[in-house]
Formats: sequence, structure tokens, C-alpha cells
Amino acid sequence: MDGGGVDTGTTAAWMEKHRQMYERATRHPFTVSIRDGTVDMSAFKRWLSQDYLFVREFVAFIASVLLKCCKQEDSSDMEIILGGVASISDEISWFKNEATRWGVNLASVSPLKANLEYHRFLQSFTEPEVSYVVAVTTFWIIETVYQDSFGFCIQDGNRTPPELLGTCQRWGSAGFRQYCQSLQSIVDRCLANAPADAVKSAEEAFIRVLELEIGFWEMSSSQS
Ligand SMILES: Cc1ncc(CO)c(N)n1
Repeated sequence: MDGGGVDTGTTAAWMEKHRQMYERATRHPFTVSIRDGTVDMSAFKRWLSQDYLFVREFVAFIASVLLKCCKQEDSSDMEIILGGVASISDEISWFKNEATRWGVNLASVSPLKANLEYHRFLQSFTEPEVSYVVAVTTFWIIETVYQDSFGFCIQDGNRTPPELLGTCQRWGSAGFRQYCQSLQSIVDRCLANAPADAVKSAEEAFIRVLELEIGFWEMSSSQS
């Protein structure tokens, strides 16, 4: 069917339909300030410590996506999702190293309001009533917002400070882009076979993630 196949499905249609909000999430003044080299380092450190807490919550979320995947009749997506579980362990180590490097004490960090709101959203996926298609859609768009945001920071014309390039590479790399595209293919295939009400719920989750991501960047830049 596809040659890469990620531009033709429902997900691409949603990205177009909700383009304005997608761009508010992926071209936020905070990440654009990283690319411009004007980033406020106290905001960067706040983002780093808050995202560490986010990622710890994200572990349980990915585990719930994996569990829903394994319960499908066709569990062939399992290996891709499992790759996400495997890389999160490395990610937690990365946050700890990075925090040490920036003098951030992770033990004393508590989640700010927008982070807590995101935690509650992620926690709702552990309910068995939430379908696999909605969960995997959510997983895909969460990862894609970071891929697109940080990918932009390493594209042509960037003035990203060298000491932040490692962060940008983590989510902006070609390898991570490929991973997001694999997820996107899974999502499009699942959506093509899903009942209309599930497709509607998945689109609502897609929009909700964009709102939560915008809120997360806002929180990082202004401690709201
Ligand atoms: C808030 C947030 N969204 C997405 C990702 C991508 O893993 C992350 N680390 N944090």
C-alpha cells in the first residue's frame, strides 16, 4: 500500500485540520527560543526537571499501551511499542545525567499544575475501557510533538546553543523520527479499521494532547 505511507492517512488529515493548534504545540516560543539561541536557561532547567517527572508517569502510560496491544487479536505492533518501553529506561538515565550537568536537584522537584493535569490524563489510559486505538493514537502524537519541536531546533539555520544540541538530538534525530513514523503507520492502520465512535475519541485525544503539550511549554517558560 504505502511507500512510507504516512502522508495519506487519517493522522495527516487531522494534522491539517488542526494545523493551527499543531503549530502552537510544535513551534512554541519556548522551543523556538532554543533554536534561536535566546532561551532563558532557568526556563530550560524548569522544563528539564518537570519533564523528568513527566517521563516517570509516561512509563506507566506506555506500559498500558503495550498491554492493550498484547490483548489485540493481531499483536504484530507489539515489537514497535516494546521499543518505546525499552528506550524509556535510557531516557530516565539521560534526565538524571543532564540534571547533574545543569545543577538541577531532581529529588526536590514537585510537579507544577500543567504537569499534574497531564499526569491525570495519562493515568486515565490505565482503565481497560480505553481502547487500543485511542491509546496508540495518544502515544504517537505525544512523541510526535517532541520529535517535530526538537527536530526544528536542529534543522538548517538553527542557532541552538551547542550545550543544548544533545537534548534536541534526543527527540529530533532521524532515528526518533523513524520511530514516530512507525507509530503513525500503526495508528493509521488501526483507525482505518476502527468504528466511527473510536475514531472520534482518538481525534479528541489527539486534540487534548496538543492542548496539554502547549500547556507544558507555557509552564516551562513562565511557571504558570
Ligand atoms: C511533555 C512531554 N511530551 C512528550 C514527550 C516525549 O517523550 C516528553 N518527554 N514530554
